[in-house]
Amino acid sequence: MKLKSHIPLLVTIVGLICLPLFVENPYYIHLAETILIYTILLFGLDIVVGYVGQVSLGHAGLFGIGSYTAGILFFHLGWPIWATVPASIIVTAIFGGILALPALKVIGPYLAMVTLAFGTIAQILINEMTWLTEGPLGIKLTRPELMGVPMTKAEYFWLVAAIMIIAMIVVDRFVKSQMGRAFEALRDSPVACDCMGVSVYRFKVIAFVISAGFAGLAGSLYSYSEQYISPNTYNNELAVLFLLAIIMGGRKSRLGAAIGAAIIVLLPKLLDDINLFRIVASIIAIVVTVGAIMALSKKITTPKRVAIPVAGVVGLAAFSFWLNSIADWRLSIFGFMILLVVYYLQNGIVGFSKTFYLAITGKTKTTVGEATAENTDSSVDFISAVGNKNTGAELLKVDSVLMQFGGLKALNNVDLSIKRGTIHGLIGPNGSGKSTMMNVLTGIYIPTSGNVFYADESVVGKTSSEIALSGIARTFQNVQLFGEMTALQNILVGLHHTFKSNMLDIALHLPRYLREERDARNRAMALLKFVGLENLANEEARNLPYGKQRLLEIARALALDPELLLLDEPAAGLTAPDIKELLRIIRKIRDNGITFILIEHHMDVVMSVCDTVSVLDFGQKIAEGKPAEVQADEKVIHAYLGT
Ligand SMILES: Nc1ncnc2c1ncn2[C@@H]1O[C@H](COP(=O)(O)OP(=O)(O)OP(=O)(O)O)[C@@H](O)[C@H]1O
Repeated sequence: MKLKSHIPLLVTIVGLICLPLFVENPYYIHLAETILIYTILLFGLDIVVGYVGQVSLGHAGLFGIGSYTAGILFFHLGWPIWATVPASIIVTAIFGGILALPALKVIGPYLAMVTLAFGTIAQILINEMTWLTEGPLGIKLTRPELMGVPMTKAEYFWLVAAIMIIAMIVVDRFVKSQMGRAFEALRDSPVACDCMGVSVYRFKVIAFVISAGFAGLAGSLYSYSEQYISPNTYNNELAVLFLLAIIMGGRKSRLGAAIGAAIIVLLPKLLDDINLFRIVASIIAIVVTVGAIMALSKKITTPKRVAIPVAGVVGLAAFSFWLNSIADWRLSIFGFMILLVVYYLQNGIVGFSKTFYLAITGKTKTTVGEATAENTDSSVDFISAVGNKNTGAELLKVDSVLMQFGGLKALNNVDLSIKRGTIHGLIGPNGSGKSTMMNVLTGIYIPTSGNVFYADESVVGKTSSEIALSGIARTFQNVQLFGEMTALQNILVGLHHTFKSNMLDIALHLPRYLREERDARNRAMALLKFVGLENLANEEARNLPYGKQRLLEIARALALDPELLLLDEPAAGLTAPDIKELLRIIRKIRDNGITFILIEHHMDVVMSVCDTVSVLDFGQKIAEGKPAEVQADEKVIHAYLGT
């Protein structure tokens, strides 16, 4: 099993070693080398685009900064490659940190524009700072030396190949570690990510810095590969091509990055030679047509869905034989091919091929290395029992909290006192301010006035992730799971705080990281078992039924080791048996000493588990007491029934 999973890597290594031995034409070796260099850059770009879900058009600029750092250090100071490459990585990573700043403020098209502006500024500066960069004249480099002699083309290719393989292993380890999970979590739900103690701010910056580090590495290798660098290489067109490469190859995939790199390097060359283009267009037409026939025979698609792509590629192949010269059509064909891929293969070539393979073979998706119900260590304590110490003492105090949105007082001088080890219900009609209270308690809103003390310390002004780490976990009224991640990975994000390992531990798979990962997985599986989801561990959260998603959110919140658990309408949308199971789970958690604040519209749930109930109406607390007392209160009846 282990050997099988390493076969693609071994084949890649052997292929790369053999290439210069069998291909003598230096032009082809150079093309392959460029693909490897772009692949390294795309590994990094994929972290930002695929994992963190941000658009970056600034990576051509970062690539240029990497190239020019190496070029300048070589040209002005005569530094050797073993010094210029690390320097390029560091300098570019610093610029990556600068590029991350707008990403903390804006998203989507705005971020695309800001990053594009970054790339343009980088290119202009390189062009204008002639005293340092030689301006439009560019900088000439020689290939690095090996034992005093400049490397041959093949030797430099092997060096680039070795670095690409190391980069691939390192990136793969990063994205499969707690760090990669944090990246994905902030893409799927930034608010839940912060409330799991994983700071969105911090991890966005880390993602951009790492990504830029890879761009710097690629840029420095590129400068030696080309032996000449000039500012016009690092233009906006290249930035768009890099982004397209990720989209076409497939997000969140090392193979996707390599395929994307190959496409953007080879496609323009392919469109230079009409005969080569005819052959490739014919092969693509045959592959797509055969694939469509197979899919139709297995009834996994409809003739309507495959008609346009099949007609498109067959038409393109026929068109290539009609053409005498390709020169005038290059850009149109390039655009048409990109359009087909981006429109019909939204998960990229790798994503599409995986889905197609699974559909044709009828296999289900398996995730290598994921834990299963069978290999769980059932002795693991999934809840760090707080114990029943100090039961009845005050754990949380809400002191005259006012939360104003413009003229609306969503909370109007509300006081609450939550006792340790109890379940405190918070009820009230729609719009009475319950969720606003949850958001104030978890740092999503800063109250207009008043204070909140948790374990005698004010939480006002603390970030959501700081509050989460101090022991307050929550679920959300509108479930906020990390949809593209599996149930197990969702819990592992909650267990992020248990990891102390750093990037070096992760990259080298040092014992500290391996131990932490193993322990976290065991604990995550035990938590899943506790809420009855152990058999759905490897299912993507977005595919779970609604009731199970709510249970998964509770398990994820428990992973934080909270002392106080805030549940926002946990029974909403659950069936009667699910509600029964939920009540059992809540009582069991309470028995471990965890305190609850429970917002709920299901009165039978509130009545059966709550020790105390506070009632809000139009942002004001109108009643408080034991469930039966509150139920009989005139003001409460009036608030609910309006009579
Ligand atoms: N970010 C915001 N900006 C403006 N108004 C808001 C904001 N958040 C909440 N409100 C308003 O504050 C009031 C209280 O809303 P809140 O969501 O806290 O009520 P709720 O008791 O949780 O209601 P429900 O039971 O329907 O969830 C509502 O009038 C709501 O429109």
